Amino acid sequence: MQIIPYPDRSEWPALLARPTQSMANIEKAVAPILEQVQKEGDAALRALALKFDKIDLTEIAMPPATLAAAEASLTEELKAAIRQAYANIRKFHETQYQPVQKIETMSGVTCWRRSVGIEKVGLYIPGGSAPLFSTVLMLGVPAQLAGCKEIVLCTPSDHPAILYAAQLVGVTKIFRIGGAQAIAAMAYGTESVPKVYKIFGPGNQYVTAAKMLLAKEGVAIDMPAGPSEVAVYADGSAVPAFVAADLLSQAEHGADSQVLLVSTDKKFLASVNLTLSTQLEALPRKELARKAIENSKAILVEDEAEAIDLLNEYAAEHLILSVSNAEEISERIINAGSIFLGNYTPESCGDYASGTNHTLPTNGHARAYSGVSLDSFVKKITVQHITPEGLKALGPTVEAMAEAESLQAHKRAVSLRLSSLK
Ligand SMILES: NC(=O)c1ccc[n+]([C@@H]2O[C@H](COP(=O)([O-])OP(=O)(O)OC[C@H]3O[C@@H](n4cnc5c(N)ncnc54)[C@H](O)[C@@H]3O)[C@@H](O)[C@H]2O)c1
Ligand SMILES: N[C@H](CO)Cc1c[nH]c[nH+]1
Ligand SMILES: [Zn+2]
Repeated sequence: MQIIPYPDRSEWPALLARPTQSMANIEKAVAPILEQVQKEGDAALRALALKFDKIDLTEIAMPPATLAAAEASLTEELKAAIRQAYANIRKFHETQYQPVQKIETMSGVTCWRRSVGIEKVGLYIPGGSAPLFSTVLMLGVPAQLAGCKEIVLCTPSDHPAILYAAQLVGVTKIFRIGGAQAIAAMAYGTESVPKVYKIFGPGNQYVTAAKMLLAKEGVAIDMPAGPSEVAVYADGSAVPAFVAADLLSQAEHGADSQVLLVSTDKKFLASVNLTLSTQLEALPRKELARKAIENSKAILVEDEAEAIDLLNEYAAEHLILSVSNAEEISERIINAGSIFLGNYTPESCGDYASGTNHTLPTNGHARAYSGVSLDSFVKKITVQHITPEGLKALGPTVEAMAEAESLQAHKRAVSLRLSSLK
């Protein structure tokens, strides 16, 4: 990894830029795909599956026989692991339920908020270069907890673990389609794929661009969750081999992933680089990881304050704090998708099974977006009830404000009732 010693703050934006293609270029590739699916429906899905995934999609829905055979084809060990991850993710997301709280803002004026599951949701499960069945749990568990009635899943993979996890979380329909065309199918609906109200899930640049373009058309999406990334802030208490392994764990996702190492210790950066080269050679996905590492940087900073500023500017999807005062530093982080503290909290645990959600904002979007949670799958409907006494107390306030906004009908809706109470 290239070591950048003490960059000036003016150099940070260029240094911290992600290696993704420019949005304009990806949009040029993706917009015609969206249009094709909107116009031609299933026929477009078949043509695009052949073009991009080299699969002949006679059946767009996952065949029932493939679904039925999934469980039996997995080892007991893997099924137990998936069930453990499911239990932990469910336990963590259950704590996100918000009980109804009725608030009397004035005597006789009561307001509250009800969470209601979004009826029809679409989950995208990446499967281009690896079958990410863990993502089924990350999206399916909160959808299940929210009480979503129709849960549609699209994935280019027919890996049995995806199908097993889908059944565990109560997915109602599964389609073997990937990429931007899958996102378009769930947004517009086709003869086979139902239109949903909100689309969730991570994916490559094409998937993410499709979600962003559709969001411009008013389609609800979770967030931009593109190529994976991790930043590690490490001091002398960190173990170079652990840090290198964490960096490679996200680099192996794809050539367009990016990892960042930040430290005040020059020797430490060199040690990580050394062990990283050895570990890289042993990886089956070393060519993808190598490309991601070529786009990655090890940055030497003056002090802790500068490290924190730089990390907040980067707004990493994942941030590992391998420093002796990790929890204290974490309190000063304002931009990150998910934070991992200390030497024994590998980011992989959050990817699979600790309980937190791995669908997180990338490409700096952690400045404004949160990762997926139970909240993402519900709408909050406010409810209010005002008694006659409450209206007597609140009415004059509303009358005065409506008068000042020149909205007489608003005022009259109150005045008429107040007169009836005299
Ligand atoms: N941010 C997160 O929360 C998060 C979580 C998990 C995974 N990820 C990321 O998801 C991504 C998964 O990517 P993937 O490619 O393995 O799978 P994917 O399922 O996202 O994309 C595969 C699809 O891309 C389409 N495609 C491929 N080449 C294309 C082209 N030239 N033009 C148009 N479409 C094309 C194909 O139809 C294919 O089905 C990785 O980048 C990974 O880092 C992110
Ligand atoms: N690191 C990915 C999120 O960026 C999630 C994942 C799934 N499987 C392995 N990792
Ligand atoms: Zn990962």
